[in-house]
Amino acid sequence: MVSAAKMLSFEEVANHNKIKDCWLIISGKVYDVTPFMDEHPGGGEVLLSATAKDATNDFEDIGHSDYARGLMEKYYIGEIDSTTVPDKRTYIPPQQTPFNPNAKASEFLIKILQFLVPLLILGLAVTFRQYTKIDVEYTEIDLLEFQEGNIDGSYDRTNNSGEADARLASESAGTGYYYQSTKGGMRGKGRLFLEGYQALVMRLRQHEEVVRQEGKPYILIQKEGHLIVRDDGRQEEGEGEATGSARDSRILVVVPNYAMD
Ligand code: HEM
Repeated sequence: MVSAAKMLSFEEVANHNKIKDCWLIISGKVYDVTPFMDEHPGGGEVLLSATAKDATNDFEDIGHSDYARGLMEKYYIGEIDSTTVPDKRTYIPPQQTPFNPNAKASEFLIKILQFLVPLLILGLAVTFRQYTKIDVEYTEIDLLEFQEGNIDGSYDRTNNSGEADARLASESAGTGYYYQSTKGGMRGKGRLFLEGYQALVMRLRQHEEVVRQEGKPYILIQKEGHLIVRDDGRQEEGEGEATGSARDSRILVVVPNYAMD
């Protein structure tokens, strides 16, 4: 005859949760596995971690052998009062944010701003660069001075035709700096070598004050990092040059990579 099983409450069983005092609940039965802690092939810590809860699933998940199940009887001490076992925690899905058209709109606005703000900054930077980079001054420098005097033999008059040479800037690499100059209505172009270039820059610096003299006004333009010297067109008056290429032909000197103070 089997004696009536001792009914134990969950709270009471849950209190036995130490290495030296360890009770387990498996399949509605309660086991005092304290003497088995050191012998358990899975280790005592594992058993301890299964206390104060229904350890049925943990036990079954391991796939214990019949031998293990037989061993359990040795440690059986009673039945668990199932009404005292707290419900298993049920999975509560994260709360969905309710559909909100306004939130969508602001999300869209943020995306637009994320796109527009860098563009705006870029635009501002470019505009700022354009405004600060181009610097126009007038000077009374006569470029012919450098052509005939300071440059010595380096002047090489190659073209008297007055042709436009819009490629001046691109050709201005290497040691020479291409330029065009006018004298008495005749146009010539050549190279301004290093000494000539340096002398020119020094003269340009001396002429920070704007001085306009009839017949010798030049415009200094700093553009794309290059210094461009143009006549301001007054000399051209009466020469009948009104085409686009005539405008280019007013470029007298291109000094590449020039840093204006
Ligand atoms: C009275 C209760 C228990 C007894 C008598 C027991 C007995 C055993 C025995 C005899 C083995 C050797 C393998 C086998 O024969 O199946 C074993 C292994 C193991 N047990 Fe238990 N066990 C009990 C409870 C638990 C519980 C509740 C857990 C989990 C929380 C657990 C976890 C393990 C693990 C991890 C192994 C090792 C499996 C391996 O290394 O292959 N045991 N147990």
